[in-house]
Amino acid sequence: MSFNYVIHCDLAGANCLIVGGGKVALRKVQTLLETGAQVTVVAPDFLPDLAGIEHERLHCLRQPFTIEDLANRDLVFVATNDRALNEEIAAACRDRHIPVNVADSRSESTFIVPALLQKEDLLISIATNGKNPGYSRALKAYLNDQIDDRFLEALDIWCAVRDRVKEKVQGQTEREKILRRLSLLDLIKAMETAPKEDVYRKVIECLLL
Ligand SMILES: C[C@@]1(CC(=O)O)c2cc3[nH]c(cc4nc(cc5[nH]c(cc(n2)[C@H]1CCC(=O)O)[C@@](C)(CC(=O)O)[C@@H]5CCC(=O)O)C(CC(=O)O)=C4CCC(=O)O)c(CCC(=O)O)c3CC(=O)O
Ligand SMILES: NC(=O)C1=CN([C@@H]2O[C@H](COP(=O)(O)OP(=O)(O)OC[C@H]3O[C@@H](n4cnc5c(N)ncnc54)[C@H](O)[C@@H]3O)[C@@H](O)[C@H]2O)C=CC1
Repeated sequence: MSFNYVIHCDLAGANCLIVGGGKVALRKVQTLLETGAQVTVVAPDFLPDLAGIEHERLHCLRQPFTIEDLANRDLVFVATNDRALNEEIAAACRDRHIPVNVADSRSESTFIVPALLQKEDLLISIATNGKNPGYSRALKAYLNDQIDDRFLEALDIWCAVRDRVKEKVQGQTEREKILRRLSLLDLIKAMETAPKEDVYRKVIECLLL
């Protein structure tokens, strides 16, 4: 089993279900609410920290899971402390072609959640194929220190250059050839001695745009 195809989804308005109201559910609720998804949690008992969240897109059902809870869901997260129940819900989701994440079983999941390092539009997702989330978290903390503001400024310059190339150069192959000449490390080095605007102008000059 290999979770080796990564996509970055826009979950705004998506209908997500979390089964279970414990520590894992709390973690998933926090990250899902940030995406703009509608989040329903179903469980007989909720952690106080979870029960205490008031949010217009969060809907808590204090009752045991029933199969009707799967109706119209776009994504399901299974996180009860009942192994047999988790397995049963996962199978029901797969039957209905609903993507499902199972907190205590990689093999029953159709997707896993990576650690996400997000800085503005720069998104770096880290996973260990489900083997060690603590390692993913540690690598995220390490990269968080390495990826400083220069990388975001380099992204700004690269986007501005790309817009300019799209405007000035005809033909996809020609545009690609020019953009391939950009070097991330050179941009970052150039920004050590010159302001962003100057670096942009220099790049445009070098690329004869
Ligand atoms: C397979 C996967 C399925 C999934 O949930 O998608 C999974 C499964 C399991 N997690 C376990 C434990 C913990 N998970 C965390 C935290 C995170 N777990 C996340 C993802 C994933 N967890 C997927 C794999 C990702 C990958 O490929 O690396 C993160 C990245 C994303 C997120 O959940 O949002 C998020 C960190 C986010 C961040 O900080 O940015 C902590 C808390 C901590 O570390 O602080 C602990 C307790 C400490 C520990 O055990 O390490 C256990 C053992 C349970 C047991 O012992 O019984 C299992 C089950 C098993 O391993 O079988
Ligand atoms: N603690 C952690 O960080 C991680 C734990 N796990 C595993 O994931 C599972 C959940 O972990 P926690 O959130 O820590 O457990 P927890 O014990 O904090 O919460 C379990 C939740 O499941 C709910 N539940 C029980 N029966 C239910 C039913 N019939 N319908 C709906 N909800 C029901 C309970 O009310 C409770 O809210 C466990 O199997 C655990 O081994 C997996 C990854 C990480």
